[in-house]
Amino acid sequence: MITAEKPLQRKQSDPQPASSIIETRHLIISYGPTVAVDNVSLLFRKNSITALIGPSGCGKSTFLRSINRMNDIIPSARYEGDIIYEDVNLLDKNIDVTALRKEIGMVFQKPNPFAKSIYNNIAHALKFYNIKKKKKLDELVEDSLRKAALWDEVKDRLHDSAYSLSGGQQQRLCIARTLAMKPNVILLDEPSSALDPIANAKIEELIIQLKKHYTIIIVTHNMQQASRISDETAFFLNGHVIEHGETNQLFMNPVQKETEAYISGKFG
Ligand SMILES: Nc1ncnc2c1ncn2[C@@H]1O[C@H](COP(=O)(O)OP(=O)(O)OP(=O)(O)O)[C@@H](O)[C@H]1O
Repeated sequence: MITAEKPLQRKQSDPQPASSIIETRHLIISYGPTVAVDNVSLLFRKNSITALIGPSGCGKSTFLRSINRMNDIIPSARYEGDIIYEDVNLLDKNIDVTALRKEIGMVFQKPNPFAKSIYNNIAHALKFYNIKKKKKLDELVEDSLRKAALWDEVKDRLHDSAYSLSGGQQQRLCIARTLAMKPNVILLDEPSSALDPIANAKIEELIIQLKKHYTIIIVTHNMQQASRISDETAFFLNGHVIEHGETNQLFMNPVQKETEAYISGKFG
């Protein structure tokens, strides 16, 4: 059982450029004989939003999930190369993955609130920090819900079931739960693809707000979404990164012919 706050052990690796928070170096991820991510070196800047785009099966989710070691739960998954986060190699076998997942939080495609009240979805996360006093819990629950732009909609029904919320509200609750863990980085795996356009717009607005305090990496199939919200985009194809750069540049003036073909809808 995980009980106490345990900071991620800092064992220095080669230093990263000052503006970056995460860097993958020659990252290869395989599932048995299938190479899902093939020699990917990417750098993620602090307080930026990076979109990962590409056709189905090109390795985007595998790459994203490797950053907080979610692939560890798949027995056939193997890593080579490095993932450097604030000068720590996250692939080091001594990494405490629980501590890591507090600093690098993740929100999934399908909202997955706990079968608890709205309040307890957040309070449960805070227990990992051994916060038990009601006043402090109340304060932090409110703070997380405000940061996730949900407070005004739920402040009068905090003890209702999380399942009584709409899909978009549930997803913002999941974001609030992630924020309660005080992360530095938030990984979003198609966070609004299951939502209607209005709920999607709220999530996009929220993601842009969150960039002030967090670094965000988002997998999206929606190229309009990538171009609306991201600062940088990486285009994946067959496990490789074909092109990575500023979003405007990549969409308006792609360098590689495969990128051009993908963003103009010729495949995928
Ligand atoms: N648990 C797994 N076991 C074995 N192979 C897997 C597993 N998860 C993914 N793969 C394979 O790894 C490759 C990359 O899959 P991944 O889900 O990362 O791609 P993706 O770009 O995120 O796709 P999508 O956009 O459809 O979600 C695919 O060939 C896929 O079949």
